[in-house]
Amino acid sequence: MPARPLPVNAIRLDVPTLKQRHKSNFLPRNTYLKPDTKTLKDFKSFGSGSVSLAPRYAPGIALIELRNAEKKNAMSPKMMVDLTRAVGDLETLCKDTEDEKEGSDLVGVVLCGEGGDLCSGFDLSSTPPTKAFHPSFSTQMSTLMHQTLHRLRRLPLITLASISGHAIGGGAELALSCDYRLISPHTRLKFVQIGMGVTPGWGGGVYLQSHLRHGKVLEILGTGRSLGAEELRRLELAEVVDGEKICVREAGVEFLRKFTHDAQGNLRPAHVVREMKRLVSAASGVGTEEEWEMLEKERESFVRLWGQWANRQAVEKFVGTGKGERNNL
Ligand SMILES: CC[C@H](C(=O)O)C(=O)SCCNC(=O)CCNC(=O)[C@H](O)C(C)(C)COP(=O)(O)OP(=O)(O)OC[C@H]1O[C@@H](n2cnc3c(N)ncnc32)[C@H](O)[C@@H]1OP(=O)(O)O
Repeated sequence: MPARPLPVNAIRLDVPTLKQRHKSNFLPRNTYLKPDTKTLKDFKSFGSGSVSLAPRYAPGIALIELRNAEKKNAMSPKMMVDLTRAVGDLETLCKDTEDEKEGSDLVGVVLCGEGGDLCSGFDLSSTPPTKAFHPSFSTQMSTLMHQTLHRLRRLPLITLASISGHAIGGGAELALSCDYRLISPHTRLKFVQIGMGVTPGWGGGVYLQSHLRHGKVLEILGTGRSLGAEELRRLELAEVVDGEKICVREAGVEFLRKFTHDAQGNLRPAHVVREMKRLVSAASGVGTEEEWEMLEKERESFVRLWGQWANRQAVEKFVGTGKGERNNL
């Protein structure tokens, strides 16, 4: 007996939409990006795993690592809170000082996952169905991930997802939120959302559109098919590092070295590189308010579908199914 459809607008978070924000001149800029404290408190108690930040992993480069390897770095609500904190710490570290010599030397950040897989999406076994399918949960999760990834894209840092294995569902959305993707010949990206009975909820629908033409985006999201290394390279969605299994951390640092050091091997002035990132992002619409408005539309679709019959059936099938049946990548 299919589950009773849930009321779609049962609970709405009071995250002011852009229109509301523009109407009120009293809200400071980017209030819409401030995470809801109730969500942060709530989400901390769901799931395992962690997200670590090494702010100076290499000269001028920070490292964000997803750690839930036994679940292919699936992202629990707890890990979403960790990621939000890590992005907040990087925002603080990037604040430019009056004296440019005093400012941070940060230029780039590598996003990777323990063991090489970046992320296999939302951790489907992290949250009890009564919570995961509660009408407020999809709004909370999508709003928090939209805010966090939008803030990641607004950082004046060059961001790179370094992947040696899978980036599936929300994991593919994480990968597309970065400026660059560095992959191995074995990497697979797969927007499985259609097979989960939903549309993207972490930004992937918007980010993919910023790289590819309409028809290709529709085909990739509409079929949920796997994208291998050769096609990702051909679509200019990723750079491929040859080699059986890349060390995602070191390969990421090596890739970003052209931004941290000049051809003679001297450190570039970090505040100039950060300004360059700000300029290019503003010109290409990355992290802009227009992009946020598109994320709001993505969230409306996602919330409408999450917890409905097709989604519940897909999640219950995944959680209850033996390994072999589901890995049809
Ligand atoms: C906005 C949310 C977004 C959406 O709605 O679409 C989502 O992200 S929903 C989640 C979408 N993700 C998936 O459907 C990916 C599911 N996982 C796989 O397809 C495979 O695990 C794969 C390809 C990532 C790796 O396959 P492989 O054969 O190498 O490993 P296993 O399948 O045996 O997985 C090992 C172990 O990890 C557990 N696992 C993997 N992914 C998840 C996940 N997303 N949530 C929870 N657990 C996950 C898997 O169950 C295995 O655990 P075990 O206890 O050993 O059975």
